[in-house]
Amino acid sequence: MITIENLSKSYKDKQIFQNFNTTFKDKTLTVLLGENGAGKSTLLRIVTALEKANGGTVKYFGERLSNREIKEKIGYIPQDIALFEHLTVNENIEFFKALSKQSISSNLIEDYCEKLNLFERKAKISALSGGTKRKVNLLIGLLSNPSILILDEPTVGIDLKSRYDIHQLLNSLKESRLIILTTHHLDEVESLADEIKLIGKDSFYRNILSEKGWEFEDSLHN
Ligand SMILES: Nc1ncnc2c1ncn2[C@@H]1O[C@H](COP(=O)(O)OP(=O)(O)OP(=O)(O)O)[C@@H](O)[C@H]1O
Repeated sequence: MITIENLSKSYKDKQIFQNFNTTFKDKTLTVLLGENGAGKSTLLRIVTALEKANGGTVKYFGERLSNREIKEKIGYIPQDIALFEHLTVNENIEFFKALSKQSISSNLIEDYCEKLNLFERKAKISALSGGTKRKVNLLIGLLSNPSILILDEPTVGIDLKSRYDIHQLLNSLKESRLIILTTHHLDEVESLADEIKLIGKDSFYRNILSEKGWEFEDSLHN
């Protein structure tokens, strides 16, 4: 479980969070929804210790952790693809595997690749489609076997088939870990979300979720 208490965050005079409280459950995939600029990525970056809050606490499974411990526990898959374009998929895997303290077995890598339908392992990243790059980006985030997985718009700009492959893997991963994901796709919410949290003040998503009859936690009421 991740517990966020009294979180405050502002950029110059722009207040993004003020005394914000929420929890993210283990073995659960939580989707963060909200309009552009609502603060979803900021929240994810605070949870992953890439960004400092102005106030409040974040606890991981009941404990406050150092930045190093947080980085060991969390697999963070950012919006931007962070791969070496001139290296092959396998070379990227080997590079990032060497960086992680306790990396997953080769068998598990094969298993993830199969679930993702990721077979172009000898191709350079620069030669891959956007969807395949996103699959590799996800795989890299899984190499350290993180108990928490955080994904910022993992399927932005890719075709339905690649999105489906990524959904398949995420749905199997959520049985054993805590996953938080941001998206603007309602079909993604439908096929993945165990819980929905709405961030920001805009009423658009609030109305849509109410129309669909989906339960959600509203940040305005926290
Ligand atoms: N480093 C920064 N310096 C100043 N302002 C920032 C910084 N990072 C984010 N912001 C601002 O904070 C607000 C929240 O940004 P954030 O990226 O968290 O929103 P978001 O909900 O993830 O949006 P999107 O759906 O577009 O990704 C935005 O107005 C953004 O411009």
